[in-house]
Amino acid sequence: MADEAAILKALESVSGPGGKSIVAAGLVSGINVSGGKVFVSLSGDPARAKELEVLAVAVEGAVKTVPGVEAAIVTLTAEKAPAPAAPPPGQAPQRKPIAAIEKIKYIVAVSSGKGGVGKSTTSANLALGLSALGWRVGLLDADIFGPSAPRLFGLGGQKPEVVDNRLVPLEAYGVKVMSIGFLVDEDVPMIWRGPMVVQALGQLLGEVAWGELDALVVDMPPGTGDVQLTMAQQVPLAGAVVVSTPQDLALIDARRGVAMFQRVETPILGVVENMSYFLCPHCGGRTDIFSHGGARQDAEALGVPFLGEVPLDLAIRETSDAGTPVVATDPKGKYAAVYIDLAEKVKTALETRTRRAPPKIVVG
Ligand SMILES: Nc1ncnc2c1ncn2[C@@H]1O[C@H](COP(=O)(O)OP(=O)(O)OP(=O)(O)O)[C@@H](O)[C@H]1O
Repeated sequence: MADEAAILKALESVSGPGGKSIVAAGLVSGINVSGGKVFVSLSGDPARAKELEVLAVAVEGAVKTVPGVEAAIVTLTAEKAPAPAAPPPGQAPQRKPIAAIEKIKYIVAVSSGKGGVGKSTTSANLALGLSALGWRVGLLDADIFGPSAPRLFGLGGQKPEVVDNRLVPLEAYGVKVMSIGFLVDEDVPMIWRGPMVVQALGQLLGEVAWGELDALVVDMPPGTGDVQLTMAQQVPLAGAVVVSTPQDLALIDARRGVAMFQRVETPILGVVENMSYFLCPHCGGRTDIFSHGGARQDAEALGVPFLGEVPLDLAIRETSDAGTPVVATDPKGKYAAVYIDLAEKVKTALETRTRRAPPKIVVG
């Protein structure tokens, strides 16, 4: 089987700008070997995208000369990406489906206007809650800026296998999990930004053997910039859940999140208020640390459903960080009940909505 050293050696033979090897020129930002499949990411100035595209072809050829390599996937990443062209006024951007995900009934995005509000914790427990309700569930960690599914599901350090040229998602607590974190080493700088990254994600979606699923929960990157907008456009989403904490600042961003999904005509399944209130483990007293209730009021004002409040609690943090999420490890507990209730509301919302027309599948 090929290893990273052999791939690196092969890459040294590829000349970049000025005749220098692309390795010496610092253009190679990641190498991952998974069975016979090799992923290489090249990063560079987006203004020189054409040049990088030509290099990608050369890289693919060089990687394929290494014994044991069955397939080479080269992704281009950029530090600063140009904004995608805005759609004409009053018109939703065109949805361009990119992946072979036809056996997934509902794809649900979990998003937040800003980072650190508990989007990944909510995604993981929502996926587990849907699974507890009897659904076949997958979780795609698309948070390219800080993938956390490997940690949340206790899968850190593991790599997906490749079978029949497709990545096989890892499985934890009955949920199929795929994360960009499985494919990029933690010490590789995260230069996965901009539309080129979106392209890589689309490739990843289509390259994964999800099999038949009732729901795929997509943990989106935080924010409402171009990356998120393009992803929301390109993945055929059945609906979106927006997570917010009750502070004003988080709520302003959450409103932007709702507006973003509305712009690409994705139904908003609802808003979740995370870290809504604090229950003291010693005296049982309740404190509304971040002035609880703001997300509910906002949801009402925006005319979108409010899905529930998740308390700020040490047990939720500890179990998330330990890779033992509450819904899986204490399914009868009070925290699991909060997330299962959330999952029930999401399931009902999905089932009662008319299914979005299946996407046209574009492979390659
Ligand atoms: N309800 C909660 N109670 C206590 N801790 C929580 C709760 N929700 C999330 N946390 C903790 O807050 C931290 C951030 O949560 P998480 O990683 O889910 O946020 P995120 O919005 O996905 O962040 P990022 O934008 O960095 O990806 C984690 O340590 C998590 O365990």
